[in-house]
Amino acid sequence: MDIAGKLDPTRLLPVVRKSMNDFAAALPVGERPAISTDTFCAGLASFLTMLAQTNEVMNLTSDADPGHLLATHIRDSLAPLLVGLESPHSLLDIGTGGGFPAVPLALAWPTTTVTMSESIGKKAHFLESLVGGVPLPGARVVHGRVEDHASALPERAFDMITARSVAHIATILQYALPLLASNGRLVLWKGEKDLAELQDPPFVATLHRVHCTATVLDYALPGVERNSKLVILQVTPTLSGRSSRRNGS
Ligand SMILES: C[S@@+](CC[C@H](N)C(=O)[O-])C[C@H]1O[C@@H](n2cnc3c(N)ncnc32)[C@H](O)[C@@H]1O
Repeated sequence: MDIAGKLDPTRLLPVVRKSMNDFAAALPVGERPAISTDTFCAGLASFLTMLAQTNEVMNLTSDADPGHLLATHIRDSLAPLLVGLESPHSLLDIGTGGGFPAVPLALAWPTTTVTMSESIGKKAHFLESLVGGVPLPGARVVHGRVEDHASALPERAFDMITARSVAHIATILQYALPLLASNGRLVLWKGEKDLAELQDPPFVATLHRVHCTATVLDYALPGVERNSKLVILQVTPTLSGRSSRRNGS
């Protein structure tokens, strides 16, 4: 079906508002205003329109239908609000792909500086088009593998790093450690079966070495039967044994 041909952000706006109003009921009361503003809903409508249009020529997502994306990827990207995580000053999203979770979070947290890291050139180019088009004034894109970007991604600069469906938890922790600010949090979207990664011996050894705690928070999206998890890794600042090495060096 040619979804993109039928879309424009103005026509989509009532659909976005309805979905987000329904979702707001599942959020802690204090988080509801973040997704109730005109700017948030208009931004999401622009994002969904641009995603559907670009998906006609490039495979960004398997199903670009806005109703489907609102009920699944958009709401799932907002899981940090569901569990009551505070907005960070500076967020790095590793492997943003078609825009998740960075774009919904950038819209919900307009005072946060958001960096989207993406290794595939055409996806990074699409993300750059979102910065001007949605628009996302506090966002920027760094094209390339996150572990290769010593200069573009300053060390210890991010008080939150996110990654959704990117790599094994041990791999992401290794990428994130040099970039996390003191007391910063690494937030990972994981399914029930992925939790075995937390028992992986090399990962457990790294946790001990860098004095990092792991917390698993359950969340449920409205209308979705299975529970999902956010795994939150936090380094104890004064005890940190973090190395500044990148890319296996
Ligand atoms: C399965 S997609 C998930 C995309 C998005 N996070 C989501 O939840 O829909 C994984 C993305 O991570 C990117 N990626 C994988 N390893 C990466 C790395 N080391 N640095 C930057 N991007 C990476 C891939 O190019 C791909 O776009």
